[in-house]
Amino acid sequence: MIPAYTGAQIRRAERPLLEAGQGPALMQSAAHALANQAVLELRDLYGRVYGSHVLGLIGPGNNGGDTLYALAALAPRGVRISVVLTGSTAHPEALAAFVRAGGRTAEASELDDLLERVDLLLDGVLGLGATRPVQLPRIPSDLRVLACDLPSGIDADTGAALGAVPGAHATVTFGALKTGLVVGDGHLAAGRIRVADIGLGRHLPEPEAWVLEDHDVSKILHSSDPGWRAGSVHKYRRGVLGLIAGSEAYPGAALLSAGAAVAAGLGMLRTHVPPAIGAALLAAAPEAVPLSATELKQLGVRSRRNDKSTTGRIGAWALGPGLDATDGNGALAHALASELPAVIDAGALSAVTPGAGEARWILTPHAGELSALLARTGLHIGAAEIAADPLRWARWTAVSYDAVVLLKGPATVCAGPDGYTVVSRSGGAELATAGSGDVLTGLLGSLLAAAGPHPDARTLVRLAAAAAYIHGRAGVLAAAGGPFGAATLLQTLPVALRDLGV
Ligand SMILES: NC(=O)C1=CN([C@@H]2O[C@H](COP(=O)(O)OP(=O)(O)OC[C@H]3O[C@@H](n4cnc5c(N)ncnc54)[C@H](O)[C@@H]3O)[C@@H](O)[C@H]2O)[C@@H](O)CC1
Ligand SMILES: Nc1ncnc2c1ncn2[C@@H]1O[C@H](COP(=O)(O)OP(=O)(O)O)[C@@H](O)[C@H]1O
Repeated sequence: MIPAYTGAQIRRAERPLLEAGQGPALMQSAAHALANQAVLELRDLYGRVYGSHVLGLIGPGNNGGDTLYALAALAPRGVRISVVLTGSTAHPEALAAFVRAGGRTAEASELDDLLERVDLLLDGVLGLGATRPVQLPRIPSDLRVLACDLPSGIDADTGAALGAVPGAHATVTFGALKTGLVVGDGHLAAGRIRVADIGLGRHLPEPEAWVLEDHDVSKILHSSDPGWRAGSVHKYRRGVLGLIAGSEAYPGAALLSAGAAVAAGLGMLRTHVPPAIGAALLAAAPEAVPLSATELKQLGVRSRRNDKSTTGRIGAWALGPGLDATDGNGALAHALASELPAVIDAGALSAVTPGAGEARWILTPHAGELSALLARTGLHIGAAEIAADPLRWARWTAVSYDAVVLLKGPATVCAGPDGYTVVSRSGGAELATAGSGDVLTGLLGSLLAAAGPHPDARTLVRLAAAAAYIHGRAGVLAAAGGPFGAATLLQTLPVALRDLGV
């Protein structure tokens, strides 16, 4: 997992180096990394660097300074270099170096024309210093953009866009990954992210969040499960998931969750759905073993007596997809009383009370559902506000409910009640299709059932992020075949798991 830090953490880590007079050296390292990436972008575009024309949009601070030095470093390679200053000033030494290297400072009135003609744009308007809405020019959609440290106008901590931020194809970020690049608008605007080491290493504190990479997924699953891949495995050891889902209004949600749980490879699936959809569920997932209302009631009663030996072999719950309050809550109450780990989604989110999670629940809201969860703690925060600072509100809710929270969105934020946070960035907007969340719930339930008894909250956070990552990968695979609906994810999930080495 890659550590990510807030802007303030990065600034604190830089302080001792700046105090030791290393500011210019830091800037040179940053500029060098940016110039190297510009070379790679030009080679990727045209197969050559010589003879190309690179434009820098330059703001008033060090971000503009980095970019000016990077442009100066490109000139000896036969690159024509131009800049437009967005304000009345620019970093003086860097501007002088740029001019010495043969660079040209164009007037603002020339900008539109230059944007049509140049081969590459370096966005050096604002980096860590972006604090208020920024006015930036409209960038032609076919112009390749390389952002210096952060796309200008992205808040380094929250990822919120301060104004209309031009998206970058790639971002070279200095010292360490910033949280604002991996969530919210920043996640969407950053493009490919390269972290350039400028020597902050030992000065960096405990990271604010961790970001999953491909190879983390199988590590997480192998370290969290008690060995179902070992020779002695049998179906109960491999994991039994209880699924309470579906209603006459939303029958498909139960089918998608059940299908995903089976596709992810669990030992046994027990399902409790309304009678009207029982036959359809068994047709979609013949592996499912129905869980009757009587059995459910017994589970609840026994666990209240603390009789842990008789939990019907169910190791975890997936609760809520397609559930409505009328037919679900009786069954839900029994499941929630059973003291087993549970994925709690959609209709079941309205059955949880603040403080009651005992760090064994994973709540899986989107921003609208998170807003409703927060409202039950007395805080009225709208979905747009949540999307503007997803790390903060996912964590807040995790603390308030004493539960792990998986906050859905373009990037998925998984936070535990102790603040431990893991972000999954796989997949894209192709997942924004009705029912894809139901697939995620079945998949995560399946991983949770395989995780063995009493996983701790940090294990739950990692499992939740791994499920989001696999889900995203399944979306990418499904999209390769053209537009798709959520049911296609049931076919691509096993392929995603295999590709990720699970
Ligand atoms: N601090 C350091 O030692 C290092 C900084 N580096 C670079 O320096 C950047 C941070 O530099 P700065 O602190 O100078 O900040 P920026 O260059 O990001 O911003 C410059 C100034 O612009 C002003 N500003 C904020 N919002 C604005 C808006 N909407 N319109 C116009 N002006 C606005 C602010 O007052 C800010 O101080 C990093 O992102 C990175 O690129 C790197 O060179 C590595 C070392
Ligand atoms: N723009 C997006 N980019 C990437 N993933 C997205 C995007 N929009 C939604 N998703 C993902 O798609 C899923 C949608 O879940 P949800 O909102 O619960 O849908 P539903 O209730 O219809 O099943 C979540 O995993 C979410 O993270």
